[in-house]
Amino acid sequence: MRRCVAPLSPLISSSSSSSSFLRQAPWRFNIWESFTTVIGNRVYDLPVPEDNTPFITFVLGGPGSGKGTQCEKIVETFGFRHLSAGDLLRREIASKSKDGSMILNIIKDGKIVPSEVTVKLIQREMESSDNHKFLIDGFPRSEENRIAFERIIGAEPNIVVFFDCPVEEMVKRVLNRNQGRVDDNIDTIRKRLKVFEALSLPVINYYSQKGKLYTINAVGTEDEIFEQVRPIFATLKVSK
Ligand SMILES: Nc1ncnc2c1ncn2[C@@H]1O[C@H](COP(=O)(O)OP(=O)(O)OP(=O)(O)O)[C@@H](O)[C@H]1O
Ligand SMILES: O=c1ccn([C@@H]2O[C@H](COP(=O)(O)O)[C@@H](O)[C@H]2O)c(=O)[nH]1
Ligand SMILES: [Mg+2]
Repeated sequence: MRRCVAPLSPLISSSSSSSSFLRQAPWRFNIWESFTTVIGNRVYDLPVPEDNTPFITFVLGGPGSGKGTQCEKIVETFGFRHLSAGDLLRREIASKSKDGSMILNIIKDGKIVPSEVTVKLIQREMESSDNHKFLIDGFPRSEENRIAFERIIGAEPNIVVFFDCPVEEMVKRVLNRNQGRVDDNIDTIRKRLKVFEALSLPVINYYSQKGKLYTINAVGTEDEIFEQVRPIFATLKVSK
């Protein structure tokens, strides 16, 4: 069935905010319809759930590869809910929660926060969201993260988008970011790059082998890169 609807938000909000969708088996997440949606004067095909089953996109890439920047564009254009794992962890630090100082030390050191901590933060956001189309940015960062997500959330990503960026470009972007992040310094960047290569690349390879990976060449202007990203979301149709 195809429908023409605008604006975007009513498509994805729902009257029921049951959290039970997170406990459904992954193979039940393929119940989607394609709707045609008008945004401004453009028409896009969007994946729209028949019910409240989630559509999960993992957004991966090295430090400074542009994940957060492109997620903002996907949100604007396709109405996803953006969950940046790093932002959720930084919020824990800012709120001085019981895990705050442990998280701060790990982030300063460029290492990975224990999976249970990060997955619980993601779970809380997913369960309280009326929007069930998720961009999970910067997670999973290791095979252990990935397995913990599958165990605790009971779901796998529908797709995985990987921003493939040369190291020199990532370093340049992070050093110019100027957002006061404790990990945006050359020593921590070096550590993050090592962790990315050793622990995150295996996750990317895993999803490549499962046929879920979309690789984006992350060099170019933000708009040029988004023109590679757009068709992934514009043409997504998951059959019943
Ligand atoms: N295509 C681009 N060209 C130049 N600079 C960019 C581009 N995309 C993003 N940037 C800039 O690079 C910096 C890093 O981008 P962003 O924060 O989106 O990366 P990230 O992958 O989320 O990084 P991290 O993993 O460290 O959170 C930001 O200052 C952003 O404005
Ligand atoms: O799943 C995650 C996500 C992030 N971290 C830690 O936070 C920093 C910053 O993350 P960004 O995605 O770059 O904002 C990262 O280097 C890790 O130390 C994490 O442990 N687990
Ligand atoms: Mg980011």
